[in-house]
Amino acid sequence: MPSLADLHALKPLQQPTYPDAGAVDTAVAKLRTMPPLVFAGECDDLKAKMAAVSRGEAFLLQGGDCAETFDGVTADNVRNKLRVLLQMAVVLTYAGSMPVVKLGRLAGQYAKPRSSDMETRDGVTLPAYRGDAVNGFDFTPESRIPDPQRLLDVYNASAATLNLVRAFVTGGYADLRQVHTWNTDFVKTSPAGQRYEVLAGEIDKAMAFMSAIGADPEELRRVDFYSSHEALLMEYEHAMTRIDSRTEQPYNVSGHFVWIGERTRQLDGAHVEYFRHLRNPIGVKLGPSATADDALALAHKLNPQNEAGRLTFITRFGAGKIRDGLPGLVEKVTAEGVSVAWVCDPMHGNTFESSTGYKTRRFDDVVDEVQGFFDVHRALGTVPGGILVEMTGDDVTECIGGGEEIDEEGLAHRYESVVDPRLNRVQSLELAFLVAEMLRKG
Ligand SMILES: O=C[C@H](O)[C@H](O)COP(=O)(O)O
Ligand SMILES: C=C(OP(=O)(O)O)C(=O)O
Repeated sequence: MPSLADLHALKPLQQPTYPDAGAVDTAVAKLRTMPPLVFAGECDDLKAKMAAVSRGEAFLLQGGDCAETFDGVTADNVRNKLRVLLQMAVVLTYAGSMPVVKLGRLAGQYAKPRSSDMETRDGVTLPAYRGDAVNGFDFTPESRIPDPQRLLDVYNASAATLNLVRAFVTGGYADLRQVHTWNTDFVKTSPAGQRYEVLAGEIDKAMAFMSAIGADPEELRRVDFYSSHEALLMEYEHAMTRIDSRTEQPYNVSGHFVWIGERTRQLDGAHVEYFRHLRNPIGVKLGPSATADDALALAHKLNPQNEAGRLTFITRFGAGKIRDGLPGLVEKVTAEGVSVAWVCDPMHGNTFESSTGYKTRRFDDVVDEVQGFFDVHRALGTVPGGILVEMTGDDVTECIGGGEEIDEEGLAHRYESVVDPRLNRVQSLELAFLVAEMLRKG
């Protein structure tokens, strides 16, 4: 593993400029003493599951906030997010007849790459908000100064989130017998919620039958749930990289799965250099500018042994570009015998500003990009492995459309995201039903 100084020599992009280098060193030194948040063995288990995804034997559901916030670490917030992910997973498993790998975009998703270093409001220009890991969202000079103490806050917030998630998924909340109780409040009355209720009733019957014949598998009572985030900040990610005592190999122990963003995937860049040493399952975002040769070079550098489950390409072309852009990548990567899981991020290529001034996405574009992703893979005989969605467990109004028909005016009602717009709970469930149909047709 290269040293932090070696990585800085490669001039990593999208890093904060801290005013006090001594304070950064102190925070990093403290982080290096903190216990791991995940175990290397768990990362290996996820890698084996991602290998199944790459072969079409399981489907990946990866979801969570665009940017977690420290204020968002509450029991209600974490439970609500988990609940909708469990509902989506049940829909995909049952209606799509496919085992689902559950990967939260949580417990570490606190740093954001930005298009611009600065933000201007009413003639005042300040550093852009780069996630709670870096600076504050409040638009004041003090709040926008990068503060390395926040790296320790990320660790603590991630630990609290993961602790709660682990308690929920192993302590009975994820028990399939709870399938009805996940469908509560505003969701229950929506058409997607009613459709879910019918599906939950069918699952009940199937479980009653299993119980009658004396079958009570452990799988019904708990789920395997993993964490993921974009490993963007060199200080944090390097400090949370440890040598596994079993294998003597480096693992990032701040999340099971980490990915490289679209803006930091340069072949000779610091992020690729850092990632190539890790033994976690990893992802790379590929947007419309990525060529098939870029993808191949990344695969060779990041996964030279061509290990199954190690590398995931998360494509984010946009609904209008995926049908033209994706086939070339998939064809060449497949022809070279590269082992990779293909996952669709239908969010980041579909962002625009509404006439009312909100960063938003159309639900129909999200669905169309996933459909395009399935169409391309089905036409080529390759595997559409999963989806990565920005979603929340709450009734927010950040994306346009869906069964609730949120319009541009309606965005103002409850827009809470600090960076990009998320699907709300009903839209997430609607998407799960539509993707389940795409899965079943295959
Ligand atoms: O979540 C992704 C990026 O951080 C985000 O889309 C960048 O947004 P910006 O263009 O507003 O900086
Ligand atoms: C920044 C993100 O996406 P991308 O790198 O694809 O723009 C993200 O997923 O948060």
